[in-house]
Amino acid sequence: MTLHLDDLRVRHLGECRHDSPLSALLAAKRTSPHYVAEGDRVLLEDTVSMLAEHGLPPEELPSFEAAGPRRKIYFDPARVTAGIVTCGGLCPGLNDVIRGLVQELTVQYDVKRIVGFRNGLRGLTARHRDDTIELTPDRVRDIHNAGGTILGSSRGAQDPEEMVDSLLLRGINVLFVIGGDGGMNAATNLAAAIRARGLDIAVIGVPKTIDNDLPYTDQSFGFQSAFAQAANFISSVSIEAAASPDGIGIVKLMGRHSGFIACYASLARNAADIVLIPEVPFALEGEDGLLARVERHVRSKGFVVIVVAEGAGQDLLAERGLLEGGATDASGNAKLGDIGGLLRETITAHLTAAGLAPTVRYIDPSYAIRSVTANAYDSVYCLRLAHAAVHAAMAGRTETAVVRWRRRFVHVPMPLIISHRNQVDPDGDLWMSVLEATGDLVLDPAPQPPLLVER
Ligand SMILES: Nc1ncnc2c1ncn2[C@@H]1O[C@H](COP(=O)(O)OP(=O)(O)OP(=O)(O)O)[C@@H](O)[C@H]1O
Ligand SMILES: O=P(O)(O)OC[C@H]1O[C@](O)(CO)[C@@H](O)[C@@H]1O
Ligand SMILES: [Mg+2]
Repeated sequence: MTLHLDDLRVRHLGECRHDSPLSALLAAKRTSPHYVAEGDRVLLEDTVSMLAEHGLPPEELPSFEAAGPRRKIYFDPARVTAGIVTCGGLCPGLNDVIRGLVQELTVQYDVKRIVGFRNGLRGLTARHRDDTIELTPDRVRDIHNAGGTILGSSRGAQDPEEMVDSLLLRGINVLFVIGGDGGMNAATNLAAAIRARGLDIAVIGVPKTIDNDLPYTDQSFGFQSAFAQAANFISSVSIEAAASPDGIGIVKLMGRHSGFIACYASLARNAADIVLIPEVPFALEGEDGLLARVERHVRSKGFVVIVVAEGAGQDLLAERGLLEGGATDASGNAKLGDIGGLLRETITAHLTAAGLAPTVRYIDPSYAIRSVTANAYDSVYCLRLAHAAVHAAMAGRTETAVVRWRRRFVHVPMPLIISHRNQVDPDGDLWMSVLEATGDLVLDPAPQPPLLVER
């Protein structure tokens, strides 16, 4: 999809007439290699060839509005009530973001009232809208020391009109929605309903998901903590598999449609021989099929380590009638079949038939990778995203997500954040690194197409 400058403009509620409490700090600020001034923009693309292709002057190139404090703001902080909601699956750093929002709103902007809606967007429905938490600096002081979210989270559909009514009833002027693709979809619908009613309420998204499946952001917060935890399980199965005759180590990791966790966790330990992700289909049978590759590993080095993303090989499960076609969770996300179980069974059967005596060590850490606290990097990231989100809201931006893009914090229109799914590109450099690390791809010396072989 080719994007133009106009596709990247964010919505403003109106003119910024109030002095920002941070205006003195900003008085002398100019764009530098380490700072983007508020009037400047951040380029969407970053290679010479991609920029040249547009054939446009720099100011017309597709670019994002820089995030950060403004000298003038839209809302009078003394009259603001803020709302915060966390939705979808858990993700390391949710509490860090909540804490950062509350601290920035109260300390910098002196906002007096912050309402936490409980248990996801369900908390904005008529039935649950009174079940809220008053968020104060004292209440959030230590919450980053625990995983999860003090607000709770949920899946499941809500009526945008009902949610708008809740915002009006609770007097909310700015709402922060911390969520994944589903949460950003819901926030977009909510913002549209607010706009249709002509209301003066800002909706700012803080994208999160351990799957890292949202586009236009370098990486979503919590992803790094999640894959770091996942890497520990790869170490465990590697040690177990290596210590067993004909050892088979398998780790199944979260990642519904995007294999980023599997790729990064595998690279972090550099111990996997085979990485399977949803974006790269594979066959079980045949000379280059998974079973033959596994057998070659076991025969050559005595064991094999396989990292599989939960969304990989779903076609293989469907072929075998092991997938409930069309089944979804309450939010409409596809329910997956158990690829880990299929691998365990078929690999055991294949190796046994081939005269080996496999010892299978299978770990499905499941929620154990996403219920952890944020690591130090993610904590910093979450805090800075929270600051950016507060600045965006106070400056009257709406239907806007705050993200880090090419190391700069920027504003992305919400429709873009939900325009497509971020996935591992089989032709990109991440997958190339995985293949280099596993040795799962070597070029045949004869001028043949690339051949999949084992390490
Ligand atoms: N297409 C959609 N339109 C409107 N609302 C949606 C849509 N998809 C999901 N939602 C709502 O957004 C909330 C969160 O969605 P979901 O459960 O898919 O998690 P998520 O935000 O994608 O997070 P994660 O992917 O990290 O689990 C749910 O309450 C869900 O009903
Ligand atoms: O929380 P649930 O509904 O079990 O969903 C688990 C899913 O949530 C995620 O953690 C994030 O979308 C996925 O990786 C995983 O498939
Ligand atoms: Mg999602």
